[in-house]
Amino acid sequence: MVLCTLRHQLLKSSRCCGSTVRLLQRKSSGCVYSSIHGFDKEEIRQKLQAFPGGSIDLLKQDSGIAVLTINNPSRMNAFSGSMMVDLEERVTELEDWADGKGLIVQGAAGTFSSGSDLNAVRAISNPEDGMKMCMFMQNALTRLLRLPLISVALVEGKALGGGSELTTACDFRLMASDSVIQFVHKHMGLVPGWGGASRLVRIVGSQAALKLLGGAIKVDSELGLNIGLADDVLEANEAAAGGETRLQQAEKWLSRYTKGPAPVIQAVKRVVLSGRELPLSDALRAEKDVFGTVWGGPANLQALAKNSKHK
Ligand SMILES: CCCC(=O)SCCNC(=O)CCNC(=O)[C@H](O)C(C)(C)COP(=O)(O)OP(=O)(O)OC[C@H]1O[C@@H](n2cnc3c(N)ncnc32)[C@H](O)[C@@H]1OP(=O)(O)O
Repeated sequence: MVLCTLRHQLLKSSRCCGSTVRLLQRKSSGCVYSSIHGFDKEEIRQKLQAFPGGSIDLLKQDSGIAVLTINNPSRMNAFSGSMMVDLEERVTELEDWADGKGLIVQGAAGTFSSGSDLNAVRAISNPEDGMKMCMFMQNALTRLLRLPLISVALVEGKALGGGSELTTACDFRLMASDSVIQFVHKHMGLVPGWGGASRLVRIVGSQAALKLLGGAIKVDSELGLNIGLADDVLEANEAAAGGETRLQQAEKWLSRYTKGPAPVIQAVKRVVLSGRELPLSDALRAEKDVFGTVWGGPANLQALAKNSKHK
């Protein structure tokens, strides 16, 4: 059901103006779960709001790169219930960002996130509420990954549990040389529930995923690079990075891939997204449709005009 919804929405995208494409992208980017799965978004939002604390802050920059910060430093950026609701609202804002090209997800105070707030976990530890929280977070993180923006998780300090799962909901992971990603779920008598296992298998392969989950292995930046979980390592400190903060290093890294008009960069993400998620024939048709949104568009015509001068 979800796959054909995504396919149907992506295939329709070519005959639409930009804003409709974004709307379809929002619909298509979405939800893994809906009412047919017994998922009542408003009901779980209310439940989650009962666990306040921290925030998810969003800074959209003129460069077209946004910075999303997990901000709960007194609890090692653990996700309270209200932060889960915040996250979904920030993703909705990003789905509507016409000038967006890239996204950096980071934690406040030099650490990424220690996962779900254990106080909230204790309070909703019955299986029914737990699965509703999972469906809410899987929807939010799937939409995050499907944003028409090139996304990077900037991992400093520790990314544990749900925090490690959040890193897999970005296209790339940049690890500070002294940081750790650890799927600690086994120690909690759990397995990932925010979609982290499904995405991890696609990033590192099933054998490595089995080791990381079964062994609750601490992935440092060296191991992360070796297994493909990390896409690059950031300098340990500003001195080593010529005075650049880690966020500046991450923005410099990401800007290599976001130079150009927003519609073109968004189309790049869309064609890779359909190649990553759809069966080949559908992916080819989706690619043709996305191609139709940029062929003869302003950036294409401008490039043609520039080239004609060289003759
Ligand atoms: C589907 C998702 C499932 C999940 O994510 S389940 C949660 C998985 N996460 C964890 O088990 C990590 C729990 N936290 C830890 O192991 C440690 O706090 C951690 C992150 C290694 C940091 O250790 P330390 O540097 O020694 O710092 P600390 O333990 O004193 O923590 C400082 C304050 O932060 C709090 N904190 C850290 N992680 C939390 C969490 N997940 N939920 C709620 N509170 C959390 C911790 O209780 C402490 O607070 P306080 O200063 O004692 O009031």
